[in-house]
Amino acid sequence: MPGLIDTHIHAPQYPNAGKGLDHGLLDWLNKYTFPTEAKFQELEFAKSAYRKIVRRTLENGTTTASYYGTIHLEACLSLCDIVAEHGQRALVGKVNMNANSPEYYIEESVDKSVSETKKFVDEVLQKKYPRVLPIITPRFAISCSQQLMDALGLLAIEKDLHVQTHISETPDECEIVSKLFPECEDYLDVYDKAGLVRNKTVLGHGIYLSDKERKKIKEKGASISHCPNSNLSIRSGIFNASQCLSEGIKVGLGTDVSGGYSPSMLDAMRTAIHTSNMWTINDRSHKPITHREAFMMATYGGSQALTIDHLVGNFEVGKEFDALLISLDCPGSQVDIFEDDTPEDLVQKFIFLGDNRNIQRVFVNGEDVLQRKTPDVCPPAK
Ligand SMILES: Nc1nc2[nH]cnc2c(=O)[nH]1
Ligand SMILES: [Zn+2]
Repeated sequence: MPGLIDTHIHAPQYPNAGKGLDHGLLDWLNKYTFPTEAKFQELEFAKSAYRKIVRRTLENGTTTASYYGTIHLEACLSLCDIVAEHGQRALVGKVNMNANSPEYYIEESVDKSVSETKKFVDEVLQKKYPRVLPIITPRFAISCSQQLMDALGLLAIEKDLHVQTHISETPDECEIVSKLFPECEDYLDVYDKAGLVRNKTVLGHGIYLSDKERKKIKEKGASISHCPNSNLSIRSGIFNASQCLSEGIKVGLGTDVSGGYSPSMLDAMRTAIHTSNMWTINDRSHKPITHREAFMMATYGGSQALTIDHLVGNFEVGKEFDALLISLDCPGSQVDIFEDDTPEDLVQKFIFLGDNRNIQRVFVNGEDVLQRKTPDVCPPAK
């Protein structure tokens, strides 16, 4: 099958995966996320954590990831090196935040934030990694001033870069944004005024977008990264994937580690299906997404969301071979096969019952990257 594409994952939040889910978004950021991300100033700590997450996502079949880093230039550059060393395909963003953030984890000025971002972009491009690109990453409107977002929008346009950020994830967040930016028509308008809403823009979550905002997202060719595990784990809300897909918006899936506790895109597919089922439980006329649509969002849909569908996403002739070799009867498999199972049944069983043990080989551009010799991920147990 085609490789899985995680359109939204925070590499530096991996140490927190599976813990600290007892608060909603804004308290969760302050209590757990910012303190953890701040530790990535220390380069050796950052490298060790980044090796773990890149290895873990690859083992789970993520051939492409769109990573958020932290505000630290050096650590973000090391994430690019580590991704390249492991042979994963990725977009990597140095996070920008200069407002409403704790004093221990904030950029000191617009100028510094922009100049470090330019340095990051230039260095990443100069390295000419075959499959790693920089992505402009203003954290979200609450943590960026309009002046900073304007400068980042200009940079994205000037260098034709990808952009990723969060939008309309929780009601509290939306209310704060409307107070911080009273001159803007809505949340999307905050980003749009800065030139950040492009066809290379990936908007995380988008649970509470209005009809008008979704229409503009479609017109601009931007995409939404649906992160169902995160939305349920930190109780942000229930995204309506069917609606966005039927409106023709590009929708990919994201793990959103560590708002989402699982780095597995299989988990993202399952949870997207269950989230969609919730809409149907509340309104029986709602048509839930199918396993085919979940599979699509995790593969080809993800490639469209990241505007790399000319390169990967399916097995069209001429694309690069990002693929997984799946075995359902491998040692340890949790999937049992019965005589009357059709090939499509097997795909469904893999989505719902499969795990990394069934993912036997992971190819990026034709290379079995799990076979690469990379530095040890785990120190020997004491
Ligand atoms: N889920 C999630 N939402 C955010 N909004 C701003 N920052 C974050 C983050 O790190 N995770
Ligand atoms: Zn996120």
